[in-house]
Amino acid sequence: MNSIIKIQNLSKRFNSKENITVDALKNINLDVEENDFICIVGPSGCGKSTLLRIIAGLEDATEGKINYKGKELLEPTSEIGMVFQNYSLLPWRTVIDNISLGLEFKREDKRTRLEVASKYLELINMQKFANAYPYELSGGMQQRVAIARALANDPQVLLMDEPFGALDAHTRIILQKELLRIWEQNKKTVLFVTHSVDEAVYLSDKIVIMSSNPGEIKEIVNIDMERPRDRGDIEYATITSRILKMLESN
Ligand SMILES: Nc1ncnc2c1ncn2[C@@H]1O[C@H](COP(=O)(O)OP(=O)(O)OP(=O)(O)O)[C@@H](O)[C@H]1O
Repeated sequence: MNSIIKIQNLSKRFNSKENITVDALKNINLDVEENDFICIVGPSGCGKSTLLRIIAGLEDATEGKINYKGKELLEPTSEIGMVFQNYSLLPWRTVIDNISLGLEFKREDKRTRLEVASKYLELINMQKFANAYPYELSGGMQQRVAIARALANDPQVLLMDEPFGALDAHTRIILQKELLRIWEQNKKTVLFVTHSVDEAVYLSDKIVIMSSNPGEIKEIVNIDMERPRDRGDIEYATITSRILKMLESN
């Protein structure tokens, strides 16, 4: 398997105005293989978001480097897309115009924008809402649109920072299934931050467990169960409880 992202000895130190330094990340090493679905779990403040933000190019590392397809990643690239927890849709744009935002940045013509955005609208089963505004949608629908918007740029890597954290349990389960369907159809590499161990076991090929102060990788666990995974399975329960124990001993 090819490593699409290689994180080497990455550290991030924040210096606050009060002269307090925080080692948000310390000596992170991680190989992400193409088409991997990786979940990152860990206590609040262990640097999960910081790690995604550095990979997305929204933040600089203090030390270390990230290689993307064998070359050092020095600036944001449209090949790496990000989905945030709070949907981050533009309220004055309709659903279809939100989805085609990145295509506008890429200066695609109007016909291509409409074609591509319509394809992703269909993928998230929201054709009927093409001309709706974000305020007319539920949280789950807004998050679907945010995912479609990221996918419309055709990134190879999708960084997802607690994308389902604000959703009710029922909607969350539906979107987990949809995300797996999209991931299987579109062959993306996904790095997904979550506080839910259940979500991580349901979704991922690998779970990266982090600890805090400083933010370090404590363990990487491979999840070899076949998909679709059954939450009622003994193996599922055993892995979930094993990961919870690892987190408790943080
Ligand atoms: N811009 C910043 N300036 C100073 N400190 C920061 C900044 N961003 C993050 N930090 C600190 O870095 C550490 C890691 O933060 P980060 O948001 O990455 O953690 P997290 O694991 O994503 O947390 P949560 O699970 O609560 O979202 C925290 O101690 C946080 O206070």
